[in-house]
Amino acid sequence: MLVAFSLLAISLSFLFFKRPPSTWLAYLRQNAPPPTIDTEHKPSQPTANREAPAVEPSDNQTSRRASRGSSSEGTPKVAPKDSANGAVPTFTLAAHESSDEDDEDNLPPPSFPALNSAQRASAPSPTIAMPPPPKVAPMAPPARPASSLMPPPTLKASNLRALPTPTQGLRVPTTGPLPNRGPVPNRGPPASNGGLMPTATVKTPNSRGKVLLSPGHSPLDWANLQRSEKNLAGVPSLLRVTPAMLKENNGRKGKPAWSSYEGKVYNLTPYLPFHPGGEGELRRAAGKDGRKLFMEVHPWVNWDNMLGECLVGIMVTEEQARPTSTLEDMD
Ligand code: HEM
Repeated sequence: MLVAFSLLAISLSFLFFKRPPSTWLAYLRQNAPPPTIDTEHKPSQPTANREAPAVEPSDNQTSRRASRGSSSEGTPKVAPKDSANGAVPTFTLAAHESSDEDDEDNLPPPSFPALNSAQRASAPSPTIAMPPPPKVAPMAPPARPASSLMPPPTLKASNLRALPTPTQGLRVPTTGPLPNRGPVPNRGPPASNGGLMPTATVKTPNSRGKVLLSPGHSPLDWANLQRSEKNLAGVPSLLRVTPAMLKENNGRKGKPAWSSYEGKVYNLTPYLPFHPGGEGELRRAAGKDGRKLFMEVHPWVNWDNMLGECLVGIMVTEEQARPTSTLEDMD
Protein backbone atom coordinates (compact mmCIF):
# COMPACT_ATOMS: atom_id res chain seq x y z
CA MET A 1 0.00 0.00 0.00
CA LEU A 2 2.74 2.39 0.93
CA VAL A 3 4.68 1.55 -2.18
CA ALA A 4 1.67 2.10 -4.36
CA PHE A 5 0.99 5.41 -2.71
CA SER A 6 4.58 6.52 -3.11
CA LEU A 7 4.62 5.60 -6.77
CA LEU A 8 1.44 7.54 -7.31
CA ALA A 9 2.92 10.50 -5.52
CA ILE A 10 6.04 10.42 -7.64
CA SER A 11 4.00 10.23 -10.81
CA LEU A 12 2.03 13.25 -9.71
CA SER A 13 5.19 15.07 -8.84
CA PHE A 14 6.52 14.53 -12.32
CA LEU A 15 3.40 16.02 -13.67
CA PHE A 16 3.56 19.12 -11.52
CA PHE A 17 7.21 19.63 -10.59
CA LYS A 18 9.06 17.78 -13.29
CA ARG A 19 11.17 16.19 -10.54
CA PRO A 20 10.16 15.05 -7.07
CA PRO A 21 11.36 16.73 -3.94
CA SER A 22 14.44 15.21 -2.41
CA THR A 23 12.52 14.16 0.75
CA TRP A 24 10.33 11.96 -1.38
CA LEU A 25 13.33 10.33 -2.89
CA ALA A 26 14.71 9.58 0.55
CA TYR A 27 11.37 8.14 1.50
CA LEU A 28 11.33 5.99 -1.57
CA ARG A 29 14.86 4.79 -0.89
CA GLN A 30 13.81 3.54 2.53
CA ASN A 31 10.56 1.87 1.50
CA ALA A 32 11.50 0.51 -1.87
CA PRO A 33 11.10 -3.27 -2.13
CA PRO A 34 14.27 -5.33 -2.34
CA PRO A 35 15.48 -5.68 -5.87
CA THR A 36 14.83 -8.93 -7.61
CA ILE A 37 17.97 -10.17 -9.23
CA ASP A 38 17.32 -11.58 -12.61
CA THR A 39 20.34 -13.49 -13.75
CA GLU A 40 19.08 -13.71 -17.27
CA HIS A 41 18.43 -10.01 -17.42
CA LYS A 42 20.70 -8.06 -19.64
CA PRO A 43 21.10 -4.32 -19.37
CA SER A 44 20.50 -3.95 -23.04
CA GLN A 45 17.22 -5.80 -22.91
CA PRO A 46 14.22 -3.61 -23.34
CA THR A 47 12.04 -3.13 -20.34
CA ALA A 48 8.96 -4.13 -22.28
CA ASN A 49 10.05 -7.73 -22.14
CA ARG A 50 9.85 -7.76 -18.42
CA GLU A 51 6.90 -8.90 -16.46
CA ALA A 52 4.42 -6.12 -16.09
CA PRO A 53 3.95 -4.90 -12.53
CA ALA A 54 0.59 -4.39 -10.93
CA VAL A 55 0.99 -0.67 -11.10
CA GLU A 56 2.17 0.84 -14.30
CA PRO A 57 5.65 1.99 -13.56
CA SER A 58 6.89 5.25 -14.77
CA ASP A 59 9.97 5.62 -16.87
CA ASN A 60 11.99 6.48 -13.85
CA GLN A 61 10.77 3.43 -12.02
CA THR A 62 11.59 1.26 -14.94
CA SER A 63 15.08 2.58 -15.12
CA ARG A 64 15.52 2.01 -11.41
CA ARG A 65 14.47 -1.59 -11.77
CA ALA A 66 16.77 -2.03 -14.68
CA SER A 67 19.64 -0.61 -12.73
CA ARG A 68 18.99 -2.78 -9.69
CA GLY A 69 18.58 -5.86 -11.81
CA SER A 70 21.93 -5.34 -13.42
CA SER A 71 23.83 -4.67 -10.22
CA SER A 72 25.26 -8.16 -10.31
CA GLU A 73 26.85 -7.58 -13.66
CA GLY A 74 28.56 -4.32 -12.94
CA THR A 75 28.00 -0.75 -12.16
CA PRO A 76 24.52 0.17 -13.41
CA LYS A 77 24.28 2.96 -15.80
CA VAL A 78 21.57 5.46 -16.12
CA ALA A 79 19.49 4.76 -19.09
CA PRO A 80 19.83 7.72 -21.42
CA LYS A 81 16.62 9.42 -22.15
CA ASP A 82 15.86 11.68 -24.91
CA SER A 83 14.91 14.99 -23.48
CA ALA A 84 13.67 16.11 -26.81
CA ASN A 85 10.78 13.63 -26.60
CA GLY A 86 9.47 15.49 -23.64
CA ALA A 87 10.51 12.82 -21.24
CA VAL A 88 11.49 13.76 -17.79
CA PRO A 89 15.24 13.65 -17.25
CA THR A 90 15.98 10.51 -15.42
CA PHE A 91 18.09 9.87 -12.42
CA THR A 92 18.56 6.84 -10.35
CA LEU A 93 19.28 6.39 -6.74
CA ALA A 94 19.88 2.69 -7.28
CA ALA A 95 22.96 3.44 -9.27
CA HIS A 96 24.37 5.40 -6.37
CA GLU A 97 23.35 2.76 -3.89
CA SER A 98 24.76 -0.13 -5.79
CA SER A 99 27.97 1.66 -6.55
CA ASP A 100 28.29 2.66 -2.92
CA GLU A 101 27.75 -0.90 -1.83
CA ASP A 102 30.27 -2.16 -4.31
CA ASP A 103 32.76 0.48 -3.27
CA GLU A 104 32.29 -0.44 0.38
CA ASP A 105 32.86 -4.09 -0.41
CA ASN A 106 36.05 -3.30 -2.25
CA LEU A 107 37.34 -0.95 0.44
CA PRO A 108 40.28 -2.17 2.49
CA PRO A 109 39.45 -3.10 6.07
CA PRO A 110 39.33 -0.12 8.38
CA SER A 111 42.48 0.53 10.26
CA PHE A 112 42.33 -0.17 13.96
CA PRO A 113 42.50 1.81 16.09
CA ALA A 114 40.90 4.54 14.14
CA LEU A 115 43.11 7.25 12.86
CA ASN A 116 41.58 9.86 15.09
CA SER A 117 41.04 7.58 18.12
CA ALA A 118 42.38 8.10 21.58
CA GLN A 119 44.33 4.82 21.47
CA ARG A 120 46.24 5.93 18.45
CA ALA A 121 46.81 9.34 19.97
CA SER A 122 48.23 7.88 23.21
CA ALA A 123 50.27 5.08 21.64
CA PRO A 124 53.87 5.94 20.85
CA SER A 125 54.35 6.12 17.18
CA PRO A 126 57.78 4.95 16.11
CA THR A 127 57.43 6.30 12.62
CA ILE A 128 56.10 9.71 13.49
CA ALA A 129 58.83 11.57 15.22
CA MET A 130 57.73 14.19 17.67
CA PRO A 131 59.06 17.56 16.85
CA PRO A 132 61.47 18.80 19.47
CA PRO A 133 59.89 21.09 22.02
CA PRO A 134 60.37 24.69 21.28
CA LYS A 135 63.24 26.17 23.07
CA VAL A 136 62.23 28.50 25.82
CA ALA A 137 64.39 31.42 26.28
CA PRO A 138 65.84 31.52 29.80
CA MET A 139 64.08 33.91 32.08
CA ALA A 140 65.89 37.03 32.81
CA PRO A 141 66.37 37.88 36.47
CA PRO A 142 63.71 40.18 37.83
CA ALA A 143 64.59 43.73 37.28
CA ARG A 144 65.12 45.80 40.32
CA PRO A 145 62.48 48.44 40.79
CA ALA A 146 63.66 51.81 39.87
CA SER A 147 62.45 53.39 43.06
CA SER A 148 62.44 50.99 45.96
CA LEU A 149 60.03 51.69 48.81
CA MET A 150 62.32 50.07 51.33
CA PRO A 151 65.60 51.81 51.85
CA PRO A 152 68.60 49.56 51.73
CA PRO A 153 69.55 48.27 55.16
CA THR A 154 72.22 50.21 56.78
CA LEU A 155 74.77 48.43 58.86
CA LYS A 156 75.28 50.13 62.15
CA ALA A 157 77.95 49.21 64.58
CA SER A 158 75.39 49.16 67.39
CA ASN A 159 73.34 46.49 65.61
CA LEU A 160 76.22 44.11 65.45
CA ARG A 161 76.39 41.67 68.27
CA ALA A 162 79.83 40.95 69.49
CA LEU A 163 81.07 37.60 68.46
CA PRO A 164 81.66 35.26 71.37
CA THR A 165 85.23 35.14 72.38
CA PRO A 166 86.79 31.76 73.01
CA THR A 167 86.65 32.39 76.73
CA GLN A 168 82.98 33.41 76.71
CA GLY A 169 81.04 31.27 74.24
CA LEU A 170 83.15 28.37 73.22
CA ARG A 171 84.06 26.34 76.22
CA VAL A 172 86.55 23.59 76.16
CA PRO A 173 84.69 20.40 77.14
CA THR A 174 85.57 19.21 80.57
CA THR A 175 85.76 15.70 81.89
CA GLY A 176 83.88 16.59 85.05
CA PRO A 177 80.22 15.92 85.79
CA LEU A 178 77.81 17.29 83.27
CA PRO A 179 75.10 19.72 84.29
CA ASN A 180 71.90 18.15 85.61
CA ARG A 181 73.78 14.96 86.19
CA GLY A 182 74.45 15.48 89.86
CA PRO A 183 73.02 13.47 92.70
CA VAL A 184 69.27 13.40 93.26
CA PRO A 185 68.29 16.69 94.89
CA ASN A 186 67.03 16.81 98.47
CA ARG A 187 68.39 13.40 99.11
CA GLY A 188 71.31 14.39 101.34
CA PRO A 189 74.47 12.46 101.78
CA PRO A 190 74.27 8.71 101.91
CA ALA A 191 73.86 7.25 105.37
CA SER A 192 76.65 5.36 106.98
CA ASN A 193 77.12 1.79 106.03
CA GLY A 194 76.28 0.50 109.48
CA GLY A 195 78.74 -2.34 109.12
CA LEU A 196 76.13 -4.88 108.05
CA MET A 197 77.34 -5.57 104.54
CA PRO A 198 80.18 -4.29 102.41
CA THR A 199 79.29 -1.59 99.97
CA ALA A 200 78.88 -3.14 96.53
CA THR A 201 77.70 -0.16 94.49
CA VAL A 202 79.78 2.57 92.90
CA LYS A 203 78.35 6.05 92.81
CA THR A 204 77.96 7.29 89.21
CA PRO A 205 75.65 10.27 89.33
CA ASN A 206 73.25 10.60 86.45
CA SER A 207 69.93 12.28 85.78
CA ARG A 208 67.88 9.49 87.33
CA GLY A 209 70.15 8.75 90.29
CA LYS A 210 71.05 5.29 89.12
CA VAL A 211 74.32 3.83 90.25
CA LEU A 212 76.75 1.46 88.69
CA LEU A 213 76.21 -1.84 90.40
CA SER A 214 79.20 -3.97 91.21
CA PRO A 215 79.63 -7.25 89.29
CA GLY A 216 77.31 -9.99 90.40
CA HIS A 217 74.63 -7.55 91.64
CA SER A 218 72.53 -7.04 88.56
CA PRO A 219 68.74 -7.34 88.64
CA LEU A 220 69.13 -10.79 87.15
CA ASP A 221 71.49 -11.79 89.94
CA TRP A 222 68.92 -10.61 92.46
CA ALA A 223 66.20 -12.63 90.76
CA ASN A 224 68.37 -15.72 90.91
CA LEU A 225 69.09 -15.12 94.57
CA GLN A 226 65.38 -14.84 95.32
CA ARG A 227 64.75 -18.17 93.61
CA SER A 228 67.37 -19.82 95.73
CA GLU A 229 66.41 -21.42 99.02
CA LYS A 230 68.36 -18.93 101.06
CA ASN A 231 66.60 -17.30 103.98
CA LEU A 232 66.66 -13.70 102.87
CA ALA A 233 64.26 -12.52 105.59
CA GLY A 234 66.75 -13.29 108.36
CA VAL A 235 64.01 -14.67 110.69
CA PRO A 236 62.94 -18.29 111.30
CA SER A 237 59.23 -17.52 110.80
CA LEU A 238 56.93 -14.61 110.14
CA LEU A 239 56.80 -12.17 113.04
CA ARG A 240 54.33 -9.74 114.45
CA VAL A 241 56.35 -6.54 114.20
CA THR A 242 55.61 -3.66 116.48
CA PRO A 243 56.56 -0.09 115.65
CA ALA A 244 59.31 -0.27 118.24
CA MET A 245 60.77 -3.36 116.60
CA LEU A 246 60.67 -1.66 113.19
CA LYS A 247 62.41 1.41 114.52
CA GLU A 248 65.12 -0.66 116.19
CA ASN A 249 66.04 -2.60 113.01
CA ASN A 250 67.22 0.40 111.04
CA GLY A 251 70.36 -1.15 109.55
CA ARG A 252 72.73 0.51 111.97
CA LYS A 253 75.09 -0.95 114.53
CA GLY A 254 74.98 -4.36 112.95
CA LYS A 255 71.21 -4.57 112.91
CA PRO A 256 69.19 -5.50 109.80
CA ALA A 257 67.41 -2.81 107.79
CA TRP A 258 63.72 -3.40 108.05
CA SER A 259 61.11 -1.33 106.27
CA SER A 260 57.36 -1.55 106.21
CA TYR A 261 55.19 -1.26 103.12
CA GLU A 262 51.40 -1.36 103.38
CA GLY A 263 51.41 -3.26 106.68
CA LYS A 264 54.11 -5.76 105.73
CA VAL A 265 57.71 -5.67 106.98
CA TYR A 266 60.64 -6.53 104.71
CA ASN A 267 64.32 -7.03 105.36
CA LEU A 268 66.12 -4.67 102.98
CA THR A 269 69.61 -5.76 104.00
CA PRO A 270 70.26 -8.46 101.35
CA TYR A 271 68.90 -6.16 98.63
CA LEU A 272 71.16 -3.22 99.48
CA PRO A 273 73.95 -4.07 97.01
CA PHE A 274 71.38 -4.83 94.29
CA HIS A 275 69.44 -1.59 94.54
CA PRO A 276 69.86 0.36 91.27
CA GLY A 277 69.38 3.61 93.14
CA GLY A 278 72.21 2.86 95.49
CA GLU A 279 72.48 1.62 99.03
CA GLY A 280 72.23 5.06 100.53
CA GLU A 281 68.87 5.74 98.94
CA LEU A 282 67.48 2.45 100.06
CA ARG A 283 68.71 2.93 103.61
CA ARG A 284 66.62 6.03 103.94
CA ALA A 285 63.57 3.76 104.25
CA ALA A 286 65.17 1.54 106.89
CA GLY A 287 63.53 1.41 110.34
CA LYS A 288 60.24 3.02 109.17
CA ASP A 289 57.41 2.95 106.68
CA GLY A 290 59.16 3.29 103.31
CA ARG A 291 56.06 3.51 101.12
CA LYS A 292 56.09 7.28 100.74
CA LEU A 293 59.76 7.44 99.72
CA PHE A 294 59.34 4.49 97.43
CA MET A 295 56.34 5.93 95.59
CA GLU A 296 58.05 9.28 95.19
CA VAL A 297 60.90 7.77 93.21
CA HIS A 298 59.55 4.78 91.29
CA PRO A 299 55.87 4.00 91.68
CA TRP A 300 56.12 1.63 88.74
CA VAL A 301 58.37 -0.78 90.64
CA ASN A 302 56.62 -3.75 92.24
CA TRP A 303 57.83 -3.82 95.85
CA ASP A 304 56.25 -7.16 96.68
CA ASN A 305 57.79 -8.87 93.67
CA MET A 306 61.23 -7.44 94.30
CA LEU A 307 61.36 -8.27 98.01
CA GLY A 308 58.96 -11.20 98.32
CA GLU A 309 61.55 -13.51 99.82
CA CYS A 310 62.58 -10.82 102.31
CA LEU A 311 59.23 -10.74 104.11
CA VAL A 312 59.75 -10.58 107.90
CA GLY A 313 56.18 -10.31 109.12
CA ILE A 314 53.24 -7.94 109.56
CA MET A 315 52.88 -4.75 111.46
CA VAL A 316 50.89 -4.95 114.71
CA THR A 317 50.29 -2.53 117.50
CA GLU A 318 51.95 -2.84 120.86
CA GLU A 319 48.63 -4.04 122.24
CA GLN A 320 48.28 -6.75 119.65
CA ALA A 321 51.84 -7.89 120.19
CA ARG A 322 51.52 -8.24 123.97
CA PRO A 323 51.22 -11.93 124.98
CA THR A 324 47.91 -12.84 126.58
CA SER A 325 48.18 -14.23 130.07
CA THR A 326 44.64 -15.19 130.77
CA LEU A 327 41.56 -16.09 128.81
CA GLU A 328 39.89 -12.87 130.06
CA ASP A 329 42.66 -10.78 128.47
CA MET A 330 42.08 -12.57 125.16
CA ASP A 331 38.41 -11.53 125.19
C1 HEM B 1 62.49 -0.62 99.56
C2 HEM B 1 62.31 -1.15 98.41
C3 HEM B 1 62.89 -0.67 97.09
C4 HEM B 1 63.02 -1.40 96.03
C5 HEM B 1 62.60 -2.85 95.90
C6 HEM B 1 63.60 -0.59 95.01
C7 HEM B 1 63.86 -1.00 93.72
C8 HEM B 1 64.37 -0.20 92.75
C9 HEM B 1 64.49 -0.58 91.38
C10 HEM B 1 64.07 -1.90 90.79
C11 HEM B 1 65.01 0.43 90.72
C12 HEM B 1 65.30 0.49 89.22
C13 HEM B 1 64.09 1.16 88.61
C14 HEM B 1 64.25 1.29 87.15
O1 HEM B 1 65.27 0.94 86.55
O2 HEM B 1 63.27 1.79 86.53
C15 HEM B 1 65.26 1.46 91.66
C16 HEM B 1 65.83 2.66 91.31
C17 HEM B 1 65.96 3.66 92.24
N1 HEM B 1 65.51 3.66 93.50
FE1 HEM B 1 64.72 2.16 94.50
N2 HEM B 1 63.85 0.65 95.49
C18 HEM B 1 63.40 0.63 96.75
C19 HEM B 1 63.41 1.69 97.61
C20 HEM B 1 63.95 2.91 97.33
C21 HEM B 1 63.96 4.00 98.22
C22 HEM B 1 63.37 3.98 99.64
C23 HEM B 1 64.55 5.03 97.57
C24 HEM B 1 64.81 6.43 98.02
C25 HEM B 1 64.43 6.95 99.13
C26 HEM B 1 64.90 4.56 96.26
C27 HEM B 1 65.55 5.31 95.30
C28 HEM B 1 65.83 4.88 94.06
C29 HEM B 1 66.48 5.69 93.06
C30 HEM B 1 66.97 7.11 93.25
C31 HEM B 1 66.57 4.91 91.92
C32 HEM B 1 67.23 5.28 90.58
C33 HEM B 1 66.34 6.11 89.79
C34 HEM B 1 65.35 5.32 89.04
O3 HEM B 1 65.61 4.20 88.63
O4 HEM B 1 64.23 5.85 88.84
N3 HEM B 1 64.51 3.29 96.14
N4 HEM B 1 64.85 1.05 92.88
